[in-house]
Amino acid sequence: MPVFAANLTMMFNEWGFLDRFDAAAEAGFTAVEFLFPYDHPPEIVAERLRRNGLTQALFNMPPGDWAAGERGLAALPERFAEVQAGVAKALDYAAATGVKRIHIMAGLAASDDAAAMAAYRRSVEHAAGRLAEAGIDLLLEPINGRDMPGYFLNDFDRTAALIGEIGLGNVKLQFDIYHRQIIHGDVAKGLERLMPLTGHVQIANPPGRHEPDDGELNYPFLFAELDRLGYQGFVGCEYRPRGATLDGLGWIAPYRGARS
Ligand SMILES: O=C(O)C(=O)[C@@H](O)CO
Ligand SMILES: [Mg+2]
Repeated sequence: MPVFAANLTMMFNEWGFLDRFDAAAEAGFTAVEFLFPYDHPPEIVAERLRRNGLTQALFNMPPGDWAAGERGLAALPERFAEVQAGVAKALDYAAATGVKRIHIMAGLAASDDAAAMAAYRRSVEHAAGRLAEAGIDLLLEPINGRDMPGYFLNDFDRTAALIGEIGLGNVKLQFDIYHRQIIHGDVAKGLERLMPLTGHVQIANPPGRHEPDDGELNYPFLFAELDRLGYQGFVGCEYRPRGATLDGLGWIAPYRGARS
């Protein structure tokens, strides 16, 4: 049975960020993820987790100036010092929250730019080394170019090849099924083939990026596939509710009772 983590960046937006932890726990979630915790001190985030008995499944490294359109720094050659500082900051939040996986965003750069690739590998190797000392996995996520035009990491096979070339045991694939369907399709076979590299799974149903119960993908089938493939990690619910978050949670009822 999948273990679902509520994505507090997209879900429970009826509440302020810190109150989303309480709302997710009240709705029955035992784990949460979000893009960034950095607007709030680590101990405040940790307290929200603790008082609700929630596990922090995932968050992202600082992405640069998000409001100005930056989408990560890892592939930007001139930003390595900020990557290093971001890794240190993320580790402070990891120590407070107990998170065991952190996503590093690549940034906007041409995917065939050799300098960007060299910078990306340098950033990933640096971050992976620092995270390994804390027993944390570093996640790489291909993102579709319709939602994030110009994003450097936009292909699952190229990401898998890179993870193989880097060859560090704590560098893993963030398999976002929504992005996979938009970029390549062939979701079930992709999951099967890439499962050995996969450290985190996220869901939403295209085309609207809404709840998994309506759209072009058959999620009950894919959840059964995750079980069949022996996936033991979290499934992040990274979707935009069609309406009120709680009104859209009917899809989760058959999966309650395991660990979520
Ligand atoms: O957009 C996604 O998909 C994510 O998982 C984010 O962490 C990156 O924006
Ligand atoms: Mg995602």
